[in-house]
Amino acid sequence: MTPVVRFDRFSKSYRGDAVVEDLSFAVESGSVVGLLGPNGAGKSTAMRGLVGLLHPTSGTASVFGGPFHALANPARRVGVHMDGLGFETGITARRHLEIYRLAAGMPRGRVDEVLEQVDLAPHASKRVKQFSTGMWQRLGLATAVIGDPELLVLDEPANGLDPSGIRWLRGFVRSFADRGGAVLISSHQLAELEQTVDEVVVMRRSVLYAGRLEELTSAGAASLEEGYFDLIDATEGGRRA
Ligand SMILES: Nc1ncnc2c1ncn2[C@@H]1O[C@H](COP(=O)(O)OP(=O)(O)OP(=O)(O)O)[C@@H](O)[C@H]1O
Repeated sequence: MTPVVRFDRFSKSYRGDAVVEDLSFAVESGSVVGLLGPNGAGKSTAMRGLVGLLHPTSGTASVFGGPFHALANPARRVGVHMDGLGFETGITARRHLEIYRLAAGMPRGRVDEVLEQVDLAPHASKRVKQFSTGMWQRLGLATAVIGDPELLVLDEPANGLDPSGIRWLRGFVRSFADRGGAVLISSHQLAELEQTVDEVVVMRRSVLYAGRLEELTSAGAASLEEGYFDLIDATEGGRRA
């Protein structure tokens, strides 16, 4: 079966400097894959390449067996939440979601559904620029799911969430996958991620580990954090990732 996401020797260089090199891994339906690595490891670059925001220097990143740009109605297949997507901030959250609902061709009631799903219903009439960081994250997730996609690509969605928001995000991601969706999520919050993911990809320009979480932790590491630092410390640059 074709995986939902496949990176195949994906590489990206800027002016001859490789920031991602030979990245290969897959994400299957019903599975949450955590993309981990220190600052500057290339996580956002890989995710941006996956959703067509940049072109790899070599290799490929595909969704549902082909390039992102070949999807007929991308919002119905892939929900994306990452910095720099350029939301209009002078409009209300409801208006913002209405625009995305129309673009995705979803029925009228979908905006209320997603507002409920991300616990933003009481703030629907607020302007986006008045949102706190956590509310902004929830709106980004609502935008990602408005088209009822099969894949979520989430770049550090836990940033700025309070503890109850983080717990809520865990439930949100898990229930998405339990309904058959696939999730690729990046985060620096290792203890939290350990409770959320099925598989992990640890990268620092290239892949240091890609596989089941329990295989990493059963190979001698007591936790994801310990396994992570064992991998990172063994690479150039050593501790303090
Ligand atoms: N447009 C660009 N031009 C040149 N270098 C870039 C560009 N975009 C990213 N980089 C470099 O690529 C490397 C990887 O950046 P990237 O944002 O993918 O890392 P990351 O793993 O997401 O980091 P973080 O955890 O800090 O978000 C960094 O060294 C960054 O400076």
